[in-house]
Amino acid sequence: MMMLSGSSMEKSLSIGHEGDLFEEWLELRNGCLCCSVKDKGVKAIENLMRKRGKFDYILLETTGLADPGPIASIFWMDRQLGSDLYLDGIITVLDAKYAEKNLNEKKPEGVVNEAVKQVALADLLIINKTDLVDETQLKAVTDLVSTINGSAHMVYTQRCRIDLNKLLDLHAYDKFDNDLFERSLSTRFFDGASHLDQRVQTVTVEVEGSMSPSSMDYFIDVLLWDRSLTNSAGEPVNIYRMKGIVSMIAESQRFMLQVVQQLYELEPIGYWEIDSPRTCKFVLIGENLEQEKIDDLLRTCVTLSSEFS
Ligand SMILES: Nc1nc2c(ncn2[C@@H]2O[C@H](COP(=O)(O)OP(=O)(O)OP(=O)(O)O)[C@@H](O)[C@H]2O)c(=O)[nH]1
Repeated sequence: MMMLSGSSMEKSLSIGHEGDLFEEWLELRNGCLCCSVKDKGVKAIENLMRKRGKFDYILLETTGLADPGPIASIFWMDRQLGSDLYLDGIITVLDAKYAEKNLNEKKPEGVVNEAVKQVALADLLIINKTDLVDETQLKAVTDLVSTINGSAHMVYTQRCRIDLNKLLDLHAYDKFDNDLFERSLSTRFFDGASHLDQRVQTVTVEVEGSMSPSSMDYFIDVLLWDRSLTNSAGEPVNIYRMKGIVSMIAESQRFMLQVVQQLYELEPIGYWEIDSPRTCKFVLIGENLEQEKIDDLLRTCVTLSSEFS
């Protein structure tokens, strides 16, 4: 399953299969998928699968104003729930001509621009309508978007023509793409977006050493639940999305951390190479992130003790 944000959503859930379109009606209290789909969306799709058999892939298109965070939290389910549904990734389509205007639109105090949030949570960003802008405008959009989300893959299209293989099987929630960290690092020093809502951006951190289960709990608690970390102006950090590779003390396996909003998963993904340095590295996307603050937090959670490496 994959979510697309940026265009309109009817009040039915429509699923296409080999040319046929199947529909399941959702009871939306206020017509807004972001707050009323909880469980109903999952059940509606499961009902369809019961009636029609399994689908190879489901593309869920949300309203242009939707916040993808709560929707991703619903469809990113524990294996224990035994659902056949699996969240593959989030795709956001941007209009190259109006993206800059939409992303810079000021919202009332305390409200995050929804376009910024849709970019921040994307695993794949499609910058469409490239025929309507020149190279300079396209670069400006690219720079702006990468400041918010430095880890997403970016593709440029006209009329959204794209090889389906680039859209499907993103595995954004169960893989750590090796390029992801490097990609995010390269956008870290970009400061050309001074007029952008700077509250939302990407920060990357890497510290040599390993974490204990309790320091991992502390790291998660401070960042996701307790929200006690602030920037230097005292504004609280709010994580939208985080991915990381973690070395755990006394574990020969590498662990992958995946976070969306306040949900996280820590899963083993293969073994450390013998003699390779143990590090913990993360890409964080969210509000009020400051490099030094995240670095300091990670350093307090990591132990350099060589007996564990
Ligand atoms: N020039 C140009 N026009 C495009 C492109 N892609 C779509 N359009 C046109 O733009 C118009 C609006 O299309 P979209 O922006 O995709 O609109 P939409 O996603 O249906 O709109 P909402 O779901 O209501 O947000 C249509 O006339 C499309 O044919 C493109 O790459 N270049």
